[in-house]
Amino acid sequence: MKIGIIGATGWLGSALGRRLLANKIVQEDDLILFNRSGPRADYHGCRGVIWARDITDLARRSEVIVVSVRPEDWPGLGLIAPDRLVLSFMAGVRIAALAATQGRVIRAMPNAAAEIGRSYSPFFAAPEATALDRERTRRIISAIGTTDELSSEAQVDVMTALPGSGAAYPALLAEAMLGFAREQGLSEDIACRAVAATISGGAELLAGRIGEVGALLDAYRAYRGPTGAGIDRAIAEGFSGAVKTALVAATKKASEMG
Ligand SMILES: NC(=O)C1=CN([C@@H]2O[C@H](COP(=O)(O)OP(=O)(O)OC[C@H]3O[C@@H](n4cnc5c(N)ncnc54)[C@H](OP(=O)(O)O)[C@@H]3O)[C@@H](O)[C@H]2O)C=CC1
Ligand SMILES: O=C(O)[C@@H]1CCC=N1
Repeated sequence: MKIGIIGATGWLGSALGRRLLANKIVQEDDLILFNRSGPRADYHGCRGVIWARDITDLARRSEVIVVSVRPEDWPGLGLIAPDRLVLSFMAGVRIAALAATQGRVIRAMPNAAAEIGRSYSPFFAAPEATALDRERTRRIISAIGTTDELSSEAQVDVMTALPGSGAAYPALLAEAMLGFAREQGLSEDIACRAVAATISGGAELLAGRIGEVGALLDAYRAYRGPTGAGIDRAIAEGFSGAVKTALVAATKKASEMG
């Protein structure tokens, strides 16, 4: 499978390229790369990858074309890729716009956890996508994590808001906790270690148990101690409503972009 990555040196494109090679999902000379700033002599330690001369050269050489540029850079790309699978990572750029490539279009929504192979990257396939296109999409995404096929393009907007946000919402929570820790006079090192334990340690505890968070919160409340007092005060102050409002706004933004 000859895979082209437009945006191969970006946050997601670089993670995908590195993990496709590391997991031997693609041989070096079957990976065709293109970016804005020009070829790299060494791409994640590999020197046998192909750097396309231009986007037409990439399209000609590739069977699957991953589009991993920012949405604002999409209009200027001029990608024409008949008889190819065009696999878009772009937030907000709709299938109707991607149809201009003359390719068979699938939209996937990865996130920055692709760096560590932990991205949940669901996809939605346009009607013309074949069974082989779906199989290839799943194989490519397997390099950066897991996936599901979605039943509507509107769900891609929801997924852009939710898993697409990567570490953003945990970072927002961590920033508030760091502010509290510093106000309590903790040194920066101890404040960071305390918040890391809370955010990262807590996240690891939740792995595989997300469906049980209600029971877990009730278990903390049952102690009638500081944690129960804290989470109930957060809810009383509108924490849950604020999170839902944020995700509604992000979904709306995704739906209005392209
Ligand atoms: N980052 C994330 O967590 C998520 C990103 N996405 C989506 O994925 C896409 C990529 O995001 P991200 O990787 O963060 O973006 P980056 O800005 O990190 O990377 C963008 C890439 O596009 C390349 N590029 C820009 N313009 C052109 C052009 N005209 N021709 C060829 N290459 C070009 C850049 O080249 P160069 O390196 O030379 O500058 C770079 O490699 C976006 O559409 C984004 O919405 C979706 C969900 C999460
Ligand atoms: O713009 C976004 O919301 C997504 C997440 C980070 C990059 N793209």
